[in-house]
Amino acid sequence: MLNTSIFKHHAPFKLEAGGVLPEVELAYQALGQLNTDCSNVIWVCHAFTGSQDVADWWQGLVGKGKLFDPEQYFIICVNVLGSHYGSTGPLSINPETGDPYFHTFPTITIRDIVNSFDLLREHLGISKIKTCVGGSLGGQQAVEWAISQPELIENLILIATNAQHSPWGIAFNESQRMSIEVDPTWTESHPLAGINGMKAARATALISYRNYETYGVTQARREEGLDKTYRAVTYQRYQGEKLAQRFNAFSYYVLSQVMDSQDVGRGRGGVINALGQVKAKTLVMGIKSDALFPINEQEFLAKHIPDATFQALDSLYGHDGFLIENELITKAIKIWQKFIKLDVNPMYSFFKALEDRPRTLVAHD
Ligand SMILES: CC(=O)SCCNC(=O)CCNC(=O)[C@H](O)C(C)(C)COP(=O)(O)OP(=O)(O)OC[C@H]1O[C@@H](n2cnc3c(N)ncnc32)[C@H](O)[C@@H]1OP(=O)(O)O
Ligand SMILES: N[C@@H](CCO)C(=O)O
Repeated sequence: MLNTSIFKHHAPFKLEAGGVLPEVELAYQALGQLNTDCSNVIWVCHAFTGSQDVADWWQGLVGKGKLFDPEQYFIICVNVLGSHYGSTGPLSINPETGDPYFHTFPTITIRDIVNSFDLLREHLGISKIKTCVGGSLGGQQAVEWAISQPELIENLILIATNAQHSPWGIAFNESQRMSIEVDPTWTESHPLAGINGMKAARATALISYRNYETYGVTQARREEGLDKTYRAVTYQRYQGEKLAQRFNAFSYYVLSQVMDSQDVGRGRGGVINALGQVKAKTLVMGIKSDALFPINEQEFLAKHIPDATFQALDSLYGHDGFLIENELITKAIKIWQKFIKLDVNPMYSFFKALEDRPRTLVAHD
């Protein structure tokens, strides 16, 4: 991937669940220039199958003339441990055996990912983060970091995420892991092991990333015959194939367990107590049609993070709206930024107008 740097930590890295990675590598991209007083750092945390290439997957928000403009900010995004895009993960070589980890990759958690970010942060000499932002699994990392290091992050933006992963979310993830496990190749020590199972897992996941209405609009039935090639059929299959072109089943399996591990209250006297430790000025956004991280999870975050602002977003796209509704997200953040500059805590009603905009419908042929 272009513009990617690799940070190498050649020392054992202790994991929350008790394991150890003998060494850690993190693939990251940094855009723009770091200010001398370190006041312009935007740290973006990516989601489940995302990557460090934030200017690609969030091009509506990151880039020249966009909300997060590299001419103004030093924007950094790190491929998470366990992922597929260059950081230490199941396909990496275990230096102790000389072979890829594959199934022996140790259990990692959101906290391990955040701890690994911190190694890189120190290496780069970043003493403070102006804004830490993330959606979904990325938001899980951002809120964890704001709790574990309350003085580090000035502004926190959480989108379509939670403080503790729900039984519903864990059940979705387990169902997807079961799809991988029933692939007969899954037991093999090979980069493509379980890849067909992962295709089925992705298709299932898509249902949770979107919803009934999304499919009704984007995959509306046009067929009158009985040849079984409904648009929703080919869409599900295509999405599985599309992911298989860029990801692996080991990372999928490991990162789904990372998502399940989210519980900011673990060892901190509970979730509410933990959220109360956040010192960053916080904007929490939820998508009303999100079936996977329902909006009540973001309302909960906003309720228990001191002085947080909450914004509900209207989107056709459900959970995936955090990757698609760039215009709406930009607008909400800009309004919030104006208020925090004035040191005013904006009320929900200030944002009401944003919800009334017409929906953008995308029909695929
Ligand atoms: C190296 C890298 O790629 S880094 C990783 C980039 N990805 C990420 O960061 C992960 C987060 N991103 C995502 O999850 C997704 O990209 C999203 C949510 C932002 C957008 O999802 P998409 O799959 O692009 O959108 P959508 O659901 O509308 O599907 C569009 C695709 O399905 C195809 N499609 C739509 N309907 C059908 C159908 N009925 N039958 C078959 N194919 C269909 C379209 O032709 C299109 O194909 P294309 O992606 O090859 O152009
Ligand atoms: N579409 C997102 C969903 C998880 O938030 C991804 O693949 O990362």
